Amino acid sequence: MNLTHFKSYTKQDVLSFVKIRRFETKLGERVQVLNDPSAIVDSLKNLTARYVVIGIPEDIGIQANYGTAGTSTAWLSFLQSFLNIQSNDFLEGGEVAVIGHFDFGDIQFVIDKNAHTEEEKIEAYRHAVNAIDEEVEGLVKQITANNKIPIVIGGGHNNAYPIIKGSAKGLLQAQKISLAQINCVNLDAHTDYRPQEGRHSGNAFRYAEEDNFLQKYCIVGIHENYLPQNVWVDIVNNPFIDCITFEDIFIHEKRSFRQAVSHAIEFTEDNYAGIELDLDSVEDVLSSACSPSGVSVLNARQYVNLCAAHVKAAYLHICEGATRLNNGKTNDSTGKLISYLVSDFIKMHEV
Ligand SMILES: N=CN[C@@H](CCC(=O)O)C(=O)O
Repeated sequence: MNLTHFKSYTKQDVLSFVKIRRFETKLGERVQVLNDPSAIVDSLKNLTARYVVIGIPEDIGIQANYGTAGTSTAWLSFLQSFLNIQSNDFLEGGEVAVIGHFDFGDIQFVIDKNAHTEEEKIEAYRHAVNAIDEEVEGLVKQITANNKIPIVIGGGHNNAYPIIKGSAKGLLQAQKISLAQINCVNLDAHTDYRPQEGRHSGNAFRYAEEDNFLQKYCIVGIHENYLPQNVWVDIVNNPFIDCITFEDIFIHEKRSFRQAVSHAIEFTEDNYAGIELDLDSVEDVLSSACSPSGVSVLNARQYVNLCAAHVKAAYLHICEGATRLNNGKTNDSTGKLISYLVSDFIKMHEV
């Protein structure tokens, strides 16, 4: 397995994020790490933790989709918040392993240095996403094959493809499914079902479906304004894909947000399902496609809670968030929001 770009954490690495206080215990003091960071596969087997958190701080997939870079900034901000959550009866921390992150900075550097025109850059980024896919898929496969649930913090939504593929293969290896295929629920302003024109953040679910790793897919909260007509026609004609638009929930009030999420859960209940949350669906959260109109932070937490309680979870993937975009926009709170969402998931899934 090629994990050239994966940086494993030691306990010391994790503790460097923790603000230690007398008489208190923080999550970072309780979470597990790999016992031998140089032997990732064997160490994964030795983990007793049920949830394995990994970071993919990259924005190559977003740039390959003509988007604004910056999603590589969410991971450290998330760690800072997550590892300083109080360890208590609500969430102790020992059930979680924080094992490390991918660093694809060398690939970004080579592209920035050698590709000059917009066209050359797009082609190089799309090519690079294949390399990211391979490494992410390999690690996710190992995690799920060892009966653990990956919690993946992106990064662009391009990573849904290798996470779906890796989970499907890992769950097959663990004999939990008889075919390497899973379902997905996704809270997102976009379908990310654009055509197969080279890999990027806008077509992960198309590639996953065409390669037969994605069986059923339901998107909650897509914005009519950002739904290409060709994608809409494909979705309407595909019985394995369903969606509920943001407008149908919040403008036309055809069903409540809770009913929409419940529908997505029921649509995908016949198999393990990946739980996807693109932060560009949440109003005013900093992301490559941030929007003044979207679901509330409370809705996002309710979505994660409902999915954690009722979905046969293959994984949780929270992506597209940023604390600093290349256009200069900043927001410090994105990591804290992701931290709430991850802790919500673990607490409700544990029950
Ligand atoms: N993952 C996001 N996908 C969106 C990107 C939109 C944007 O960056 O503006 C899409 O392809 O439509």
